Amino acid sequence: MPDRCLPRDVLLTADAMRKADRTTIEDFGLPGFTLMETAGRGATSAILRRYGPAETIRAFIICGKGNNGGDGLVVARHLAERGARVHVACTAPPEDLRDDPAHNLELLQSLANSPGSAADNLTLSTCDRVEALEAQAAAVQPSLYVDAMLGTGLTSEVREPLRGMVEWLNGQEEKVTALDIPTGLHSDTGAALGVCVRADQTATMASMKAGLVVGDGAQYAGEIDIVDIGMPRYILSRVSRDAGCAFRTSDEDLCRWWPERANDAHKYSVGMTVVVGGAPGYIGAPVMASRAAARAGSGYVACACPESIESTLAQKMTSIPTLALPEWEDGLAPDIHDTLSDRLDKARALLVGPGLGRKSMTQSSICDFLSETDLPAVIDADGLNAIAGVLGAEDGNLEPNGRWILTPHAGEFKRLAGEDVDFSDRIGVAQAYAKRWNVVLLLKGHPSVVASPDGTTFVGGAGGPSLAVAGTGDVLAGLCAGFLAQGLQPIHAAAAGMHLGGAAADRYATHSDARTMQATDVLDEVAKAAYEICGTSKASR
Ligand SMILES: NC(=O)C1=CN([C@@H]2O[C@H](COP(=O)(O)OP(=O)(O)OC[C@H]3O[C@@H](n4cnc5c(N)ncnc54)[C@H](O)[C@@H]3O)[C@@H](O)[C@H]2O)[C@H](O)CC1
Ligand SMILES: [K+]
Repeated sequence: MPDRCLPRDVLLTADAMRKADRTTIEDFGLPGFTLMETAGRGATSAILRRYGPAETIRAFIICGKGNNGGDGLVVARHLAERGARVHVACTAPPEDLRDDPAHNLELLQSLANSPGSAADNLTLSTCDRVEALEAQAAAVQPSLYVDAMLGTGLTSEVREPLRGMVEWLNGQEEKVTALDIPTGLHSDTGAALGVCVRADQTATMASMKAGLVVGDGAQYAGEIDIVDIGMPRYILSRVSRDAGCAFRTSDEDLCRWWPERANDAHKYSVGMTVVVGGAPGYIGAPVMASRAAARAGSGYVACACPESIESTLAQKMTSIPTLALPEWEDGLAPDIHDTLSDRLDKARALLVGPGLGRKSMTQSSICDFLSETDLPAVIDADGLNAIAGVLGAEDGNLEPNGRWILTPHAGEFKRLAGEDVDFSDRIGVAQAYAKRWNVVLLLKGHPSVVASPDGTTFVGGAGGPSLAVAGTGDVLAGLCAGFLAQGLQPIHAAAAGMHLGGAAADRYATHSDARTMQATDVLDEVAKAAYEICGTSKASR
């Protein structure tokens, strides 16, 4: 994997951050005090970029007793030096502070007693009750609050007096900048732990945190600025593959993964996709999935469906041939593999599931089919329902071997898992089950998360709630299958499909109200979205 540790692309956990901190300090030799100084200076610059100039700012900085509070003390010093009016409210008495925070409090007190102009702008107080905070704020009349109460050291629901202070702060009208993460936010899962600061800006240290993107993080973080604190990229890169960490897909990823076509390419060399889907009354899903696979660049897409709907399906698709599958009373006949064998010999990927329905004969025939083929496959919708209970079973006959991409939404996932699943840590859940089942697992949601058995994990870097409409899952599955057919590794095929589908949805919202978007609109935007993302590569040919 290229050193992609651009801080914005990497989503780290608190443990990974602590490990990176420790390695930087103990192995690399950059003192923690220097990291805190750099963090505070960088956060000050981020604040001034959004709310400057300094002379217009009346900052009220609420500092906890840990290193997050230490960052706040450094910000106070630099804002005062730059001419801002600064009031610092320490939520713990000086004797409770240790090491770098204690050192920075001494520096701040020293500045406050210095002859320079900064001293005239700087006041400090200890404030362990909300009432005191309220009184001090009334006196200062701040234009900006800085939340330096808790960062990645938060381990449980926020305790008093900080709980009350967070609630009070959320009632203020002025802008709020959170340092590292909003106080109360779980830095890994994005869950609000009891209470959480609603920030207008988050200045996060060294790298994006997973909790700022997944869960409720996006609702609390506001605009995010990443503060480079001088931590070497190789150290961030090393921890970026730790459990719970992930990469956010980027346009650059999509362009890097998506192969150009050779001049002597033909439809089979580009990659053939066989879609198995549809059932009486379920025509749209296989149509959209097949079209999406073609839009993702599959050289040839064929759609196998029950014989009773084949002619109807054929009328809906021009460049995508249909293949009739024999039916029995209760669903698809069991010899799917034989029926499709000549096509499967030329295919490079399968997509099994769109609109299949849940007839018992169909489900058992699909399981038999999947156990008989070694082709890489995307399994979606009723394809997932067909393998639920068989996948991972001791006596099951399914061996994904990392070749399959499963694309469940939460309900399908629970049926697959056969147990109730706590989705509060969606990255952790995707990583655990991807490893357990030896599959690439794309857990749909906002954002979607895709994990591979080796732990490599991507979070969707594009798209949003507009995708919460029927049929977008068929489009996503088709895009993933189309990329799989072109030879992408399953994890990259899934991440590319997730990113391009999101980008297409984002493109729709540039000219139409996102609430009006239908799945077919996503499909219609794919080609232009792809060109706008990767079009430059075409110019280079
Ligand atoms: N490499 C980096 O990212 C750097 C980050 N820095 C900052 O350091 C904090 C993490 O500091 P830490 O001391 O580990 O934790 P906190 O300051 O977040 O909090 C510790 C403090 O909070 C108390 N506490 C814990 N849980 C609760 C709770 N539920 N309710 C109330 N109080 C709680 C605990 O007792 C501790 O005293 C990181 O976020 C960055 O801001 C470095 O400064 C620079 C490098
Ligand atoms: K904070």
